Amino acid sequence: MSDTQPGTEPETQPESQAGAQAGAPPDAEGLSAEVREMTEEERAAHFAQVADAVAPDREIAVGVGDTLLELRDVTLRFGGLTALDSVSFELRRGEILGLIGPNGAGKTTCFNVMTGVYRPTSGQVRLEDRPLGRLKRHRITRHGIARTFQNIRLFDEMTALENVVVGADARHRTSVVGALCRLPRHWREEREGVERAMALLEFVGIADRAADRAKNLPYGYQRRLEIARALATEPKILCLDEPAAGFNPAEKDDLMSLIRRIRDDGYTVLLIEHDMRVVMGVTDRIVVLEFGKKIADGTPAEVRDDPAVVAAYLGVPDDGAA
Ligand SMILES: Nc1ncnc2c1ncn2[C@@H]1O[C@H](COP(=O)(O)OP(=O)(O)OP(=O)(O)O)[C@@H](O)[C@H]1O
Repeated sequence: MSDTQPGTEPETQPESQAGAQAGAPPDAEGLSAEVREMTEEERAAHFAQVADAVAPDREIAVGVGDTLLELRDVTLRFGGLTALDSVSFELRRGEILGLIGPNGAGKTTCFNVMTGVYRPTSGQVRLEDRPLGRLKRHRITRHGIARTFQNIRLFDEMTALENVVVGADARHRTSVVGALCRLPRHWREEREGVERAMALLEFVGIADRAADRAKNLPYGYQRRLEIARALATEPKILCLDEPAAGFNPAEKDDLMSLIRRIRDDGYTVLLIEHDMRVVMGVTDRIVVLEFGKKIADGTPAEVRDDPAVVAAYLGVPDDGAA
């Protein structure tokens, strides 16, 4: 499973949310040439604009708020196998929630239920207190849930910028006829889409490779591009499925600071991740699954010290766990 087990102290502690600067520039690497040449003051103003473009309706550093998404007694069966067994938990506005558990625990299935890939056998998923019910997947994207995948899924032949523009297209309002007739509204949306996509590439730190085909980008850039594309749909909730897979420790640190910046810019994040240093270092709260059941729900410190969680990861019975 992971590089580290629960019970291991994270090497990196989370920055306090109050101290984090919304719209603060990412590391110089990944900035476009134009931005690199700016003075510090110009850069600060530029990144304030970028933050506006990335999350126009954001409420910066508001802290954890009301319930945004709720799983109520969700059960999902695949034939005889119960992948989720009466799972209930909440995702609150403005938090980074970790979803962890040993292999096969039901984490990805949980994501799939939340994003409409699977319908629960019983129970309910509610977004802003409304049942997701029988909404189609694209309607769920419109209702505000976006995700990345364990295995990167990009349009290989498209440039990085095009991949993000395609993500933003899910939000366009012009009709097909409007687009075909090239109505002014269509042009305006297209221009705004490109500008916002560029801002998103800058936000995730890969603007210098905007014109490169996705397939030619280094692995870490592809992972960041997936995040930019998911953000382009202006989601209320960003679900990240093992975003640190294949990263070295320095890349994991960069990813953690990106996840914090995403939250500080007004998004709510659900994170599936096997690397305990990343999970313990970046989340506000953690839900733990084992064999499809929720076995713990609490702060990283509470979860790390929970005997049932230690037992699940170490494979010893509850009463045998220290
Ligand atoms: N489409 C499916 N059909 C049948 N069984 C499935 C399907 N998808 C998942 N499962 C089973 O459901 C259980 C939960 O799988 P899931 O992929 O959600 O676990 P996970 O916690 O994400 O695991 P991992 O960490 O290995 O990705 C597993 O036993 C898996 O084999």
